[in-house]
Amino acid sequence: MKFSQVLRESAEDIYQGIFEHPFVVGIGEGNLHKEAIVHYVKADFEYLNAFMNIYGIAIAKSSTREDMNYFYDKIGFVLNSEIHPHHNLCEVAGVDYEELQGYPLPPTANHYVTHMKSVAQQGSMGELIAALLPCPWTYLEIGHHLKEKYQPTEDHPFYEWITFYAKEDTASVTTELCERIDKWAENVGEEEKEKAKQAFIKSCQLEYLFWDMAYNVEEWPFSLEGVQQ
Ligand SMILES: Cc1ncc(CN)c(N)n1
Repeated sequence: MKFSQVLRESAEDIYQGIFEHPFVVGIGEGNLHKEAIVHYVKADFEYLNAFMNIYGIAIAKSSTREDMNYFYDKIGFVLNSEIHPHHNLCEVAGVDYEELQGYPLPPTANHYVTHMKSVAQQGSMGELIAALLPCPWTYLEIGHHLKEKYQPTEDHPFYEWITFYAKEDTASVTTELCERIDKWAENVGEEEKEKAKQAFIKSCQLEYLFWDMAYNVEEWPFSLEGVQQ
């Protein structure tokens, strides 16, 4: 079995939990409350900034131009394409995208970003990819799941969001990262693979918690004034 399949199987319960999360169900049913959408976009804008930083760490760790170009290209995807689902959410919530940018990460999102950054800085390339993978992979499957279950048409409020994540070129981010981690896994021992698996599972858990954070409008309990994130 390919290593990426081992990873996916190890997180089956978390994927199912994500499909059933009220935020994800709310996207499918088209009835999310505005506060949750706004909280999600505020956190996700900063989360995706951090995600691009981590692609930058991957570039710093790369030894071939092919690898450098690969991660560079993925930064372009986040910058130029992943703004579309955010625009869809902002339209439904009736707020300007620019108004939701520059906020501190809520606790769970902060935890997720800290996890990915520390794995990226301290771990192998395989661990780095494993920590990043749940981001594109869970959304790809959410897109397919919602498309199949709700069969949204263009008048569905989250039609753009669902179809964006179910699309071929969005899928390629996951497929290519899987190919890369499978290649990496061919040349490393069990201990290295176990570390990558732990990084993957933790990111899956934090994907679930990110939805929860947005749905419950999670905030820091006290003011963050003067605190560097
Ligand atoms: C938290 C999170 N995870 C995944 C994705 C999809 N790239 C996202 N936009 N935000």
